[in-house]
Amino acid sequence: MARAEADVRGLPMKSAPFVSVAVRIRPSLCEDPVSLWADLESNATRVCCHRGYLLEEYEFTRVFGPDEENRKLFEDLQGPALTDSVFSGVNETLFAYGQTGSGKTHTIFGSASELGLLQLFVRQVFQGASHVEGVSVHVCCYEVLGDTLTDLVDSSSLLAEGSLTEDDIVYDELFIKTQRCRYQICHVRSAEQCLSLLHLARRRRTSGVSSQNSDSSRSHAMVHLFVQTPGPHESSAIGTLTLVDLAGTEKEHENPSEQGRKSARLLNTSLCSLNRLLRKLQMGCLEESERRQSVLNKCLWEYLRPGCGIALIFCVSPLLAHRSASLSTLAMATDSKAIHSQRKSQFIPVSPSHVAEARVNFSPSGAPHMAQNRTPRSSSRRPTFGMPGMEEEALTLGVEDTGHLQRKDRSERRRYERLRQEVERAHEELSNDNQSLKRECESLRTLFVRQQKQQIDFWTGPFLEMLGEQPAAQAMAKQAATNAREAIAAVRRGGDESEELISRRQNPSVRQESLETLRSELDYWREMALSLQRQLQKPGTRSSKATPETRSSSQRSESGERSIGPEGEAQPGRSPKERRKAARATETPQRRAGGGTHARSDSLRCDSELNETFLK
Ligand SMILES: Nc1ncnc2c1ncn2[C@@H]1O[C@H](COP(=O)(O)OP(=O)(O)OP(=O)(O)O)[C@@H](O)[C@H]1O
Repeated sequence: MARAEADVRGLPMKSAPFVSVAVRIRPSLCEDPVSLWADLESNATRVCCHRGYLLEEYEFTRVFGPDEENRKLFEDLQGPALTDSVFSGVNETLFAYGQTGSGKTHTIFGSASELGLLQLFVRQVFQGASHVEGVSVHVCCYEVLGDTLTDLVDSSSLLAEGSLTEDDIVYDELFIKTQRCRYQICHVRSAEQCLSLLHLARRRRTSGVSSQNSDSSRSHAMVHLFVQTPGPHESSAIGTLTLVDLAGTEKEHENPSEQGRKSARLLNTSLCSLNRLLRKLQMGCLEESERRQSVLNKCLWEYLRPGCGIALIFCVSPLLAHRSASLSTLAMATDSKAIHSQRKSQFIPVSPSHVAEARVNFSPSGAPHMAQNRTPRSSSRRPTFGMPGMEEEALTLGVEDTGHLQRKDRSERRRYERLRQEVERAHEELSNDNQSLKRECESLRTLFVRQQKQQIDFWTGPFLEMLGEQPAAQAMAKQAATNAREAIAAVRRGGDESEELISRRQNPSVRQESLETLRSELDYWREMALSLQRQLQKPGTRSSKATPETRSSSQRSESGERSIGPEGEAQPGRSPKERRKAARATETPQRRAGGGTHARSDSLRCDSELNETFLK
């Protein structure tokens, strides 16, 4: 712990010779042929793989063979050094990654006969805490499946037996879509207490059957151990040790049950987004946007972002039958060697009285010093300490920063985050609005064109022949058909203009203008559709091409019945003059201003006049 004590003096550990990528080969557990083995002569850094006639070799910082136990992993992955790093305020994250049945859960949680890395780390943390005064440890454990986060900690039995009090539990929450997911963070005072909570949590984890594992984990499980260590200059170092047991990759169709296939789909989707995040980390271009890609990313972001230490354990099966899955895991492991952790210590300012109080109250044996709820969150006055889903970059401020600057920085970040969320929401609303307006305009435009085509057919078809020797009427009919054609052309031009307008909408200054135009165009087309519908129902459409509806309407009109309007209301027969007046009253502002839709309105007016002439 000498190192931890040195580090809490405020010197950030920039880098340490930790293992960043290790490969673990599971025991074969059957007589089936194998295609993969660890080349233990090569200083345990190489994996050999048969690929047909080829023998391939992969090199990693450390390769663990089937006979090596979890304790060996803990030692060779420098578990004690990683724990020291957490005490100095660094976020250290350890992943188990691999196909289903490859031994991830065995590595992290252990088995009945063997302790897992989790137990070994917890013991190491509490051993470290017993050497440094004023350390407090909090733990939480939850699982992620698709868009759901479930708290796995069940503190009821510990509360009932009195080893945990209500004050020892704080809640953190994460908003996922519209859902609020809450999980407990418990202040634990001994390794036994912590492990008992985690043991119960493991039992509550969702499990099922996969193609390779009869007791397969059907969720991603995460355990965070928050370690707060009093530091110099009225500060506290806050480091988090995160252990992640990812669900195994599996081909969806290979899962034997319907439920299993469904969960495999969800798990593969979240693993894909995590893979993308890891790829960005490998390329050194991790962007904030990756955080929003899945709930898994959201939960892990705080523990993977620059400044955190990342160690990946890739678990593979040696069997020939699993060769292709193992090779793809090895490929991912090879690429992950490019991830370089630039570890950064995190400090939070605390008042001197606070530190003194924490020191006086500290009692590794579990004395009730939590009456004032001194959790990392409350003591630091940071309501979202180290929790996923919240902006926590401010945590990385150096100890030399003044309290004033830190406060200003935090409030600026909060303001920025609020603004960003508002802009995102407004943008989403606008695009939804625009999409639906666009769709509605498009369908009305199509309807108008169809109706104009019907008009053309009507004026140029047998009706023209019916007119016989009436040159004036024939000329009017031809004019009506020409107007309808022009109207169609104008509509098509109008459509192109709208498209152009929509693309220009990216510019905020024209966004409002284009919305207004779209809305007035929508009103206009709605009106057009109604007016055309009315016209088609008028008695003037007594042609051979009239639809059954229009025929029955005209027949009713001839027999002196009242016509039915488009809205289904009964409309007493109006004189042509009255109808023209009504049409003028409903003119859109665009039409009144004589805009690009003039040809369409002229065409309609001409058609209705023509109808009336013939009716007379
Ligand atoms: N190194 C090992 N030593 C002994 N047994 C192991 C080892 N690795 C895996 N096993 C055994 O193999 C079986 C499957 O392992 P485990 O459940 O850990 O796989 P997994 O990768 O977590 O699978 P899934 O992704 O389906 O949850 C278990 O019975 C486990 O005990």
